[in-house]
Amino acid sequence: MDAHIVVAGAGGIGCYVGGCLALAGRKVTFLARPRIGQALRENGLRISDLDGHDRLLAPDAVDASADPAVLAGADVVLVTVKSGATEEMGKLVAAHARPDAIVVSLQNGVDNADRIRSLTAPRPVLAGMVPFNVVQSSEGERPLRMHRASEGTVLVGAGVPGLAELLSVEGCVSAAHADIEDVLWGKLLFNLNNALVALSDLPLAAELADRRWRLVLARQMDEALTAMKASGIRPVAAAGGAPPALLPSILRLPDWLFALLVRRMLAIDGKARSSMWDDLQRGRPTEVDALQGAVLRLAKRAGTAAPTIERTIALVRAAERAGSGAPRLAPDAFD
Ligand SMILES: NC(=O)C1=CN([C@@H]2O[C@H](COP(=O)(O)OP(=O)(O)OC[C@H]3O[C@@H](n4cnc5c(N)ncnc54)[C@H](OP(=O)(O)O)[C@@H]3O)[C@@H](O)[C@H]2O)C=CC1
Ligand SMILES: CC(C)(CO)C(=O)C(=O)O
Repeated sequence: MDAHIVVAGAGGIGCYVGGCLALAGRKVTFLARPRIGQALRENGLRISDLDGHDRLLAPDAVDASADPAVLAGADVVLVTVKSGATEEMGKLVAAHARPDAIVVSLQNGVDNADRIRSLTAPRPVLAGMVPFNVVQSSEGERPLRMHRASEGTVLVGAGVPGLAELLSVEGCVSAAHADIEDVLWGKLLFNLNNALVALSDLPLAAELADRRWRLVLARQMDEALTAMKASGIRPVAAAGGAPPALLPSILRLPDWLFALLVRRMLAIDGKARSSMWDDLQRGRPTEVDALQGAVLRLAKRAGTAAPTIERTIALVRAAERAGSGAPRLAPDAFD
């Protein structure tokens, strides 16, 4: 358990996962932008969650740098950049990390691990899946705070003995999964909602409580499930554990019944939104191409229809171009 873990891209997920690992005594280095690295070094990192835990990784316990040369010390590299930065980070890993370093993509989307692998061979590259939402502290808040606002077990591809154990600590439970590709497709179904949270500007729990938004999500999921089925992809249940094929019907339930089911299946606190909401609010490019875009490409190849997915992409692109944050659309923007 003395492996050196480098978090490659310390933002919401990188700081939360890396923070939990460091608090558990793992040797962690954060490869971070100068602004984040400086805040971590000066004030430490606050790690909290929906169960009320709130811990501080003290400044002198943080190892953070903006220099990619820190990748040279890694036994394990956790790639936690947005999908648009995968290529840049893959090249840095290839340039600096040892040839035997194990690389794990903890990103959403279905092809980030493949993209990293193509740049970093011969290093073993595994895909991973983070099921929970991390809410980052507001601008200027010190210490930086990363709050886990929903639940779930991080899953990583099987094949490296001891890796899941290394990554499984208090606040961030991890396990190996033999069919990680199917897990990623299962997670993608949930990530189709990232755009709806971002476009509505609603917290995740409030957005899911509104059947009109759930109907839009159900339409996207129907289109994605049809394309997956036609392509021979069998998505594995992600958050909440409901079989993927049932998700659209569950979403179409009346509000009261849905609320009852969700309370049993999913714990989400009022702060949770989506990583795409973070991007729109910060004027950053979103991951819509890695999420809805992946479904659209699959649908085109399979010859299936995906009009709601296409509409979602157009609305997110328009919001990116407008650059004024989450546009507060109503569900009828999809009519
Ligand atoms: N946030 C969440 O709740 C969840 C996110 N995910 C997934 O996890 C992945 C990461 O998301 P998230 O943590 O939200 O993203 P963030 O944008 O918060 O974090 C990524 C960080 O990496 C930094 N970065 C990019 N390139 C470099 C570089 N070359 N050197 C150092 N730092 C770099 C970014 O800086 P800069 O922005 O300046 O480029 C940013 O600070 C995504 O694929 C997302 O979909 C999965 C589950 C939940
Ligand atoms: C946890 C979830 C599904 C949405 O909150 C997510 O993956 C994200 O925010 O990117």
